[in-house]
Amino acid sequence: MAEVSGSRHRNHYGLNSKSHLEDKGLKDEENASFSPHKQTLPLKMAEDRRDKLLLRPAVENLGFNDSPVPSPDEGIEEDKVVVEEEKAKPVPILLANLDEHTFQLDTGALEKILLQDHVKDLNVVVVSVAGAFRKGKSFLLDFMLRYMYSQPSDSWMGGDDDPLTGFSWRGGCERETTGILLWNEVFVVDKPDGTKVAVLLVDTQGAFDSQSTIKDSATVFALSTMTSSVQVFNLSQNVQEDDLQHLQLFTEYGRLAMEDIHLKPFQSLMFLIRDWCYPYDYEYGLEGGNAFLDKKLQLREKQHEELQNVRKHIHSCFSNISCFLLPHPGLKVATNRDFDGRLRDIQDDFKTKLAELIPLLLAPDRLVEKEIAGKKVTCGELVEYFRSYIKIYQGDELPHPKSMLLATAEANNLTAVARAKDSYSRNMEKVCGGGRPYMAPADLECRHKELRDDSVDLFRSVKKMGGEEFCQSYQKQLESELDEAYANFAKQNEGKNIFYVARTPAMLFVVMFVTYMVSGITGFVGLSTLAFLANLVTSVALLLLCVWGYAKYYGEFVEVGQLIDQLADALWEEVLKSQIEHYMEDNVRQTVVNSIRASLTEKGSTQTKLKTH
Ligand SMILES: Nc1nc2c(ncn2[C@@H]2O[C@H](COP(=O)(O)OP(=O)(O)OP(=O)(O)O)[C@@H](O)[C@H]2O)c(=O)[nH]1
Ligand SMILES: [Mg+2]
Repeated sequence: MAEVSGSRHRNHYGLNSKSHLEDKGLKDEENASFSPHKQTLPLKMAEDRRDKLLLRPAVENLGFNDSPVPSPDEGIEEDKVVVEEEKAKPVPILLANLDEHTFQLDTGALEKILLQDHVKDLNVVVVSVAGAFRKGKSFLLDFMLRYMYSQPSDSWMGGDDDPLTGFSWRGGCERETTGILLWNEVFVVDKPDGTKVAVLLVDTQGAFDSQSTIKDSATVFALSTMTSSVQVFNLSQNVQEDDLQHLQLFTEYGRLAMEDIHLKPFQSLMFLIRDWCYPYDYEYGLEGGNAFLDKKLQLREKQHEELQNVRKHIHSCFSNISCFLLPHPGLKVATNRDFDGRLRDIQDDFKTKLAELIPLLLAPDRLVEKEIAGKKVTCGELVEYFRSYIKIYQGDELPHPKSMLLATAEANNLTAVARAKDSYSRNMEKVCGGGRPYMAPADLECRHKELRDDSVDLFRSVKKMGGEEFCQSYQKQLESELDEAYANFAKQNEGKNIFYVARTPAMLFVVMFVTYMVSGITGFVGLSTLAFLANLVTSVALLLLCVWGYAKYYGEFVEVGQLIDQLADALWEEVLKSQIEHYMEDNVRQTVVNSIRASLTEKGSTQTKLKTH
């Protein structure tokens, strides 16, 4: 798109503190009386409605709805307070916390709009515009508002000198819209089949601005796609492959959050390509756009799988996909800081095509009612859907969508980790795998260290994206996974040690032997109670031995077998081992003392002998 720059002009219904009128040095009171917000909006008549969108001279505007112009002493201030509440304006329903990158649903605001008595039971049509920031989304929505307020008039676009108002739009390179906004007036439209539907217009935060993460952009796009019946995907100049990839990412993020995944989870998607520069290839409008898109989304046999997947995904997500090519609106729109949206400054072919585009989306016979799981949704029900979808995005169950570089770097590193770990495991299997005999633990550890180093070298030698620091964290992960694998190999090796295997029966035999002896001795000296207890322990140990043997042989009651092993281990560790160690220690000490003594005695006798000589 030709660079949109320069203007700090804001043209909206008072959401921003600084309006274009202030820019031009007008006083606050003048500004107040100039704004259509200060009107009461009963909105019964189409003409009256349109007036709200067109800024008129102050006096005329205050006379909106044919009420007499209040004189200064008629207490305008008082009226303002009452009127302020009812004004038609964009209302933020999804509030973005810019620092924490979180979103909050303003349920109160949403309910106030969607649960109004006259609309809550009507089937809802939700038209949303989403896409990259600064590409004229809010600007387009303001023309939709003009259309809705002027229906069925042919001159809905307004007068040549009417500044464009409604959703907040402006020139400049900094983003304007944040979160998701609804026009707080729900339009009730009679369809040709005689049914009434409620039409909602939704403006969204632009994607890919410098303050938003991919997750932020994905959340806004996904949420608006899930809740709208028509999503206008606003693009500039062309459909690039990265546009399709982002669309794939965002819609997948939406699909994840939907409970029942249907064949086609979303309804209509319109690619709207602004500043189309190739009318000689594909002419402006819907026909040219559809022909262009068909070619773009075509699946070809020799196409790379990656390109095919993106296209298949997009086709699988939307029931209806179309494309509209819009000409450039002219340099005044794109580059003039004082451009306030008046038609006089917009090029004719843009206006002609805009006059085709808006009715395609909003004419009564073109309105697409919102359906979820094949069932039409009413305005009131939409509140619940918003609630449950946002809850999923606020929770931790969904994966975080990442930038392409980060996702690729992660995939690179994970693949390298898997390869390195696989090589380690294969080599360790050769050293001490299932078919190999028992190996001395020290030797095994030595081989582990060698193979661990080889594995880390292999990981480092693979080319990966993401840089050294990023790679380091994956190396640490690999090292800890290798150590874990080694612990398992060591355990497996230990299991092959015949003494380890025989430890439980050996322990039980020892217990049986000792208690048998005790029972014999105590019985002999007349301590029958003790003898009985010792006998009991012998029998229990024998029983445990039988159960253990059965569990090991037949592989049944595995947990019982393990329990007996643990019991035997505990007996070994707590009783026998410490006794043996104690005994060994004493023995060693004794041996050392004896050998020192012996050497001293030997030394003494040699000296005596030498002296005698
Ligand atoms: N080149 C070009 N500029 C446009 C077009 N439509 C609107 N603009 C200009 O684009 C600028 C941005 O318009 P906005 O409607 O605020 O853009 P946005 O996409 O809502 O921007 P964010 O809210 O920041 O995401 C304004 O200066 C418009 O005059 C278009 O079709 N082509
Ligand atoms: Mg905007």
